[in-house]
Amino acid sequence: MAQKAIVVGASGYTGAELAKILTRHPEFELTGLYVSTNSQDADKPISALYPQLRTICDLPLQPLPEDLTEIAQNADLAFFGTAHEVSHNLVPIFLKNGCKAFDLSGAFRVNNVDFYTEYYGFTHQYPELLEKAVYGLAEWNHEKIAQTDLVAVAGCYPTVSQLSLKPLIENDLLDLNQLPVINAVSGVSGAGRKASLTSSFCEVSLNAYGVFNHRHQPEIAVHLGAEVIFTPHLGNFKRGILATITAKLKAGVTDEQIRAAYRQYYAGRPLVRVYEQGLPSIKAVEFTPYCDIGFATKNGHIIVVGAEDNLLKGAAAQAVQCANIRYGFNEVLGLI
Ligand SMILES: NC(=O)C1=CN([C@@H]2O[C@H](COP(=O)(O)OP(=O)(O)OC[C@H]3O[C@@H](n4cnc5c(N)ncnc54)[C@H](OP(=O)(O)O)[C@@H]3O)[C@@H](O)[C@H]2O)C=CC1
Ligand SMILES: CC(=O)N[C@@H](CCC(=O)OP(=O)(O)O)C(=O)O
Repeated sequence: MAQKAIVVGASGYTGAELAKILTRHPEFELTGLYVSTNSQDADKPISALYPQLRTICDLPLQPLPEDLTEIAQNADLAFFGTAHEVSHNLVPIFLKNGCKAFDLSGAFRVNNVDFYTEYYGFTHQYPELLEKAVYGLAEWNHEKIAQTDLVAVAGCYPTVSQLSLKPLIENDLLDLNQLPVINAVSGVSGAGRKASLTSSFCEVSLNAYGVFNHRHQPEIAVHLGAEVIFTPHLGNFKRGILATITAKLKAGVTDEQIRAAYRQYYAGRPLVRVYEQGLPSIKAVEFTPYCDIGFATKNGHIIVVGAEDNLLKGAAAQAVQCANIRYGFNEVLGLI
């Protein structure tokens, strides 16, 4: 029998991607799409907002009622494409009612309440859930994801950054006395659907932001187990992230050792594609669930280039990948 899945925050960019994936998923049955109680989109079919979904998914965007018990008890699993603080408030209620939670926000990614005060601007009320939550970087936390009821899906920049760097760090190939430098450019959908001046058409060009204080720097450092310098950029395109990462290699490390490290970790992981030659671009990954990785070396340094679709491998597709792992399905089910 199919598992009943719902999406909370379904009118947003990641929510709509989840709706699309889950509609076609052979083992999850999409039984409900939800928005906030007073949403201006309440009761509209999702296809009224996303015309590509016409006839594919015309389910209504239902406003969440005050009492969530019935919704939570009737679903086997819930995906949260909601803002961090909204997820922080909703996820515990669903878990309490026996519903597995796959949260796309940052609300449960780092097991440190002070991190939330400093970087997210709210006081975290659930240290016991931070303890239990499993970080949803699917290729790296397979075994733990398979056993948890709360997956904190990795952030968009952290996914591509860590997938690119982790094999090198795990195999001790980098000289970490020189911090790896991650420069990443994101499409505007990374900022979500709600209009804002910074994401409006005439304002967007190409600029760095969050310099030395973006919340993804500590998220990356904690889960990578190594400090990094991380600078995000906003680019004038809709979707995708390209991360260009510069690091120092340990003395004597060869290209073959680097290739072997990537092979060792990703050979059986179909959603990470490591290039034998050349470097990835956003064009190679947009509208796909893949993270593509390529590298070049010179004079003891490596430049790794990672690319992903922020809404898919950076969010919705990775969330479904984690749910597939949780239920013991093939991790790419419904994704490729
Ligand atoms: N965009 C991206 O590339 C990525 C986003 N994420 C994370 O995923 C989450 C969603 O992002 P994104 O899809 O971009 O966000 P959007 O702003 O596009 O969508 C947010 C959704 O949440 C709904 N919502 C707002 N308040 C509530 C509430 N109180 N209860 C229920 N639903 C509510 C909104 O609808 P309404 O206001 O009408 O109720 C909307 O459907 C965020 O935490 C984000 O950080 C993670 C990785 C990548
Ligand atoms: C372009 C842009 O604004 N991107 C967002 C990151 C995307 C996101 O939603 O962050 P999580 O992956 O942590 O959920 C930002 O920098 O805040």
